[in-house]
Amino acid sequence: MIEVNNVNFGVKGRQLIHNVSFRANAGEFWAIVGANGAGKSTMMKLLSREHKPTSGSIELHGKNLDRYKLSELARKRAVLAQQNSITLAFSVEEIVLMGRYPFYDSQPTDRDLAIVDHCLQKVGIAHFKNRSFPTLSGGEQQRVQLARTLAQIWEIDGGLILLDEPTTGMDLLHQYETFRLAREMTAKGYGVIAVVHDLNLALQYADQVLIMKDGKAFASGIPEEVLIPENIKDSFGLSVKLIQPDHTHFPIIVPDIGNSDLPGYNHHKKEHITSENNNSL
Ligand SMILES: Nc1ncnc2c1ncn2[C@@H]1O[C@H](COP(=O)(O)OP(=O)(O)OP(=O)(O)O)[C@@H](O)[C@H]1O
Repeated sequence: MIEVNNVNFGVKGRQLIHNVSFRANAGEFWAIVGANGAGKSTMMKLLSREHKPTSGSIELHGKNLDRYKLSELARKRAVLAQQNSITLAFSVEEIVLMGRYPFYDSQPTDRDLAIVDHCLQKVGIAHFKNRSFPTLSGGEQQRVQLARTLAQIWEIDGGLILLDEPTTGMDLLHQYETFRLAREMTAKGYGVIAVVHDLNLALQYADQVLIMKDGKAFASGIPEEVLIPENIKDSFGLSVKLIQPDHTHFPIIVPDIGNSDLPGYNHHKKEHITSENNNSL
């Protein structure tokens, strides 16, 4: 579906992405993880063609991204970007309808409107259809943006969905709902690539994980082999443990609270902080 070959990218003499290669296939859910500043969003901007590689290539369905007309690309891949600040008083329906712009000229068809309704239902926000978008909470706005992204790619065979931190601002239930939805899309043959901060969601839902570190592909492969304590320690600087609760199929990644690289997490330290706080009152 999308193939990244030895991609480098830099701005103003600073190289942000170093020689990254990977291939995401139709029906796969890729999670890109890594510490702040590791290059995840920059990688997403390269995948969506917002940025152009300094060297190397990115091919979508065997064709270099450069060679797509923008209108053609808009019908092959949809992007949920990290920053989506809209302050104009568009209604929720109007925002999601923006996802259908590549498909109609002046007026949306009944089909476009039906897809908008369907996608609003998919993210559980159909009841807000006529609300003014800026009046929604942060998590609600994010779900509307997710619906817009889905509406753009709905009914596209082999469509690619690029999600940069899709669960920002969402409560726990909707984080899980979003990942379940991503899996539902991959089951239909879409490719999904998402920047994910929650390593447990990546572990439970992704088919493949790419850990980025300092603009490089630090490790990639199936979650169980990639999201191991050694890799997490090396890429995030945090000691973790994997624990397997009873009756679960998945281990859970938890900070190694007994480890000294987590200041303030042991009981002694907690008591210390609490008493300091009390003193300052
Ligand atoms: N236009 C730019 N000019 C200069 N530096 C940039 C530019 N865009 C990104 N960077 C730098 O590139 C690095 C990677 O940024 P990027 O946004 O890709 O990180 P990220 O992994 O998505 O981080 P986060 O988890 O904090 O969102 C950072 O150090 C950032 O400051």
